[in-house]
Amino acid sequence: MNATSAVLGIKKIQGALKILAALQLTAYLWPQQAQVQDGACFDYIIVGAGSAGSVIANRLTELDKATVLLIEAGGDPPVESVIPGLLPFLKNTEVDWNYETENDGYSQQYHKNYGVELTRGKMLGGSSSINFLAYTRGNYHDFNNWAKMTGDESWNWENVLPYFKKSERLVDPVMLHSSARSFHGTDGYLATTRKYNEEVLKYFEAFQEVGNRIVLDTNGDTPLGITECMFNIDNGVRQSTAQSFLHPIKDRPNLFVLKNTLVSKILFDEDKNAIGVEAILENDDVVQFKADKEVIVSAGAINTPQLLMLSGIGPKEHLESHNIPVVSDLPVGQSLQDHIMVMMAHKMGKSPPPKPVDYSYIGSPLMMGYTSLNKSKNYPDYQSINFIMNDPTPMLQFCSFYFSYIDEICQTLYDKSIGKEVLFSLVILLYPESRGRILLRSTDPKEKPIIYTGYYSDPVDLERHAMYVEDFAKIQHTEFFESVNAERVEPEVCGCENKYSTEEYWKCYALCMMVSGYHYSGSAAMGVVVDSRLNVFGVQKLRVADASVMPKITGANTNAATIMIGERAADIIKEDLFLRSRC
Ligand SMILES: Cc1cc2nc3c(=O)[nH]c(=O)nc-3n(C[C@H](O)[C@H](O)[C@H](O)COP(=O)(O)OP(=O)(O)OC[C@H]3O[C@@H](n4cnc5c(N)ncnc54)[C@H](O)[C@@H]3O)c2cc1C
Repeated sequence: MNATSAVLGIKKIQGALKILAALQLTAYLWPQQAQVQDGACFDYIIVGAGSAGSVIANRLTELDKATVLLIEAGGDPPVESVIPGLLPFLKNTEVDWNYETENDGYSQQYHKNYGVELTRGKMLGGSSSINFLAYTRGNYHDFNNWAKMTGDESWNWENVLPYFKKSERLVDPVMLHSSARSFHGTDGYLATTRKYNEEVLKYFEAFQEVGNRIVLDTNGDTPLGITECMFNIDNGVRQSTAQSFLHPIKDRPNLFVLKNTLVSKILFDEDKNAIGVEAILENDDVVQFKADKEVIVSAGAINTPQLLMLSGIGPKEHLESHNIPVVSDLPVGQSLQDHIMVMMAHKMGKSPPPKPVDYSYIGSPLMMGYTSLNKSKNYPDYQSINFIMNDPTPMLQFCSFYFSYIDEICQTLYDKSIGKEVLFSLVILLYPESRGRILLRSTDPKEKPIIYTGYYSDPVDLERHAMYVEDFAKIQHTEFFESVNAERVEPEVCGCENKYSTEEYWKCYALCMMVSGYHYSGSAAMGVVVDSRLNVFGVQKLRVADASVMPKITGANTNAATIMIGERAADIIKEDLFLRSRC
C-alpha cells in the first residue's frame, strides 16, 4: 500500500458515510432544533455545545425556572462520531472546523502544506465528539499551580477533584473494586471505562524495565506510571458531552438548542453589560437573542478568542487595525498553548494473524505512560501514548491522513515495517513554555482566524522534548524488545541520520516528527482575560468557560479538565445567582 492510496481509501469511506448521513440514523439521540424567534429572550445564552458548553447547559437547566439557549455552529454528531472505531473518518469533513496553522518556517516543516491540520469538532459535543476518547485528568501539580496562578484556592486539586467525580460514572468493574475507586465518581453523566488487552503485558514489562511503574490508574494519587488507558466509551458508544450531558436531558422544557447557527457577536449596552448575541442562522439570516442574566462563551480555545475579538474584547491595536470599536482592551488569543507530540515507531516480531477490528473500541490496544526524568518528582515530564498495531497499515493511515506528515516519511515507516507488529508511539511534551497566538484574519465571522502555534518558539522546549524522546527510546534495549529483534524505524528523510544518537540527533528528530496534540488551551486564560470566577475583565454579565481559560495547560489530555471547568462554571453561575437573589 502507498500513502496516497491509504488516504484515498479513507476518503472513499468518508464518501459512503456521507450518503449514510442522509438517513439521520442518530437523530433520535439529540435535542431537536429549537423554534425561536428573532429577538427572543432567555435567562442564559451559552455559545458552543462542546465539552464545556454541553455540561453548563445541563447543569443550568436543573434550575427549572431558568431558560437556557444553547447555540451551536454545527449540527448533530454522525454515526462515525458515535461509534468509537470510526473516529479516523471524522477528520476533514463538515463536522471538523478544518483549521490549519500558519507556516512559521521552523516547526511543522515535514507536514503537507508546512502547517498542522488542527482538527476541532463542529457539532453537538464539540471536540469531545471528534477526539480520541482518552479519559485523563491531569495531576495534583497542575491544579495546585492553577490555584497559585489565579490566587484562588478553589482551583486546587483538593477542590477540583469533587468536580471530576461529580461528572463521572465509572463503569469498569476492576476499578470499581480497587483502591482507585475513591478517586472516581459513579453517579455522574460521563461514563468512563477501559478494555483489558492481553497484548499489553509483554510491553508493560519492557516499560517497567526502563523505570516505569505499572499502575491501574493515573487519574488519582499515582500520576506516574504506565497503564491501560481509561476511555469515554460505554457499551460501544462514544461518551461525548452530547451523548452524556445533552442526550439525557434533551426534552427538558427550559432547554432550547439552536444548531447550525454561528454566533457572530456579543452585544453590550452602554454600561458594558452583555445583553445578548447576534447570530447567523443556517439560511444566512442574521438574528439577535437577548440574555436576561448572562452570556457564557464556550466556543473552544480557537473560536472563543475569535468571537471575543469580533465583539470588541481583545488587544486594542489589533482590534483597531480591523476598525472594531474596543469594549475591553485585553490580551485575548495571546497565550495559546498546546501539547506537542513526536511520533515514533518500533517494528517488533512477525505480524500476528489479523484480527477483526473491534469498532466498539478505538481499534488498537493503547498504553498510556507518564514519566518523570527526575525520579524524586511525583508528576510527569512527558506522556507517551502507545498503540500496539498488528500490522503497519493503520500507522500509514494515521501518519499520512490524520497527522498529514509528508508522504516520504509515512511511506518509509510503512515499507520498513511490512509483515511486523508495530508499537506506534507519541511522546508528548507536557509543559511547553512556548506560546502561540490567535488573530483575526478579517471581521467576517465565517473566515478562519490566523493561528500561530508558536511550537518550539522557546528553545528550551525543543531541548526538553529531545531529552524525553531519547529517554523513551531506551525501551529498544529491553529484554522483550531484544528478544523479538525490535528496531526503531528511522524515517530517513529528516536529515538527522548523520548525527545518530547525539543530542543534536534527537533535537533534529523531534523537530522533524512533531505534530499537534490537539489540546489547544489558554487563549483567554484566568488571571489574564477572565477572573477566577470566569468573568471577562472590563465588562459585566459575560463569562468564558472552556479550555481557553486554563492558565496553564494540564499535564494530560484536556477533555476531562474542560468538563470539570464546565461543572465548576455552572456551580459558580448558580452561586452568583443565589447571592444576587438574596440582595
Ligand atoms: C482530534 C482531537 C483529539 C483529542 N483527543 C483527546 C483525548 O483523547 N482525550 C482528551 O482528554 N482530550 C482530547 N482532545 C482535546 C479535547 O477534546 C478538548 O480539549 C476539549 O474538547 C475542548 O473543549 P472546549 O469546550 O474547550 O471546546 P469544544 O469541545 O471544541 O467546543 C466548542 C464548541 O463551540 C462551537 N462553536 C465554536 N464557535 C462557535 C460560534 N461562534 N457559534 C456557535 N458555536 C460555536 C464548536 O462548534 C464546538 O462545538 C482532543 C481534541 C481533538 C481535536
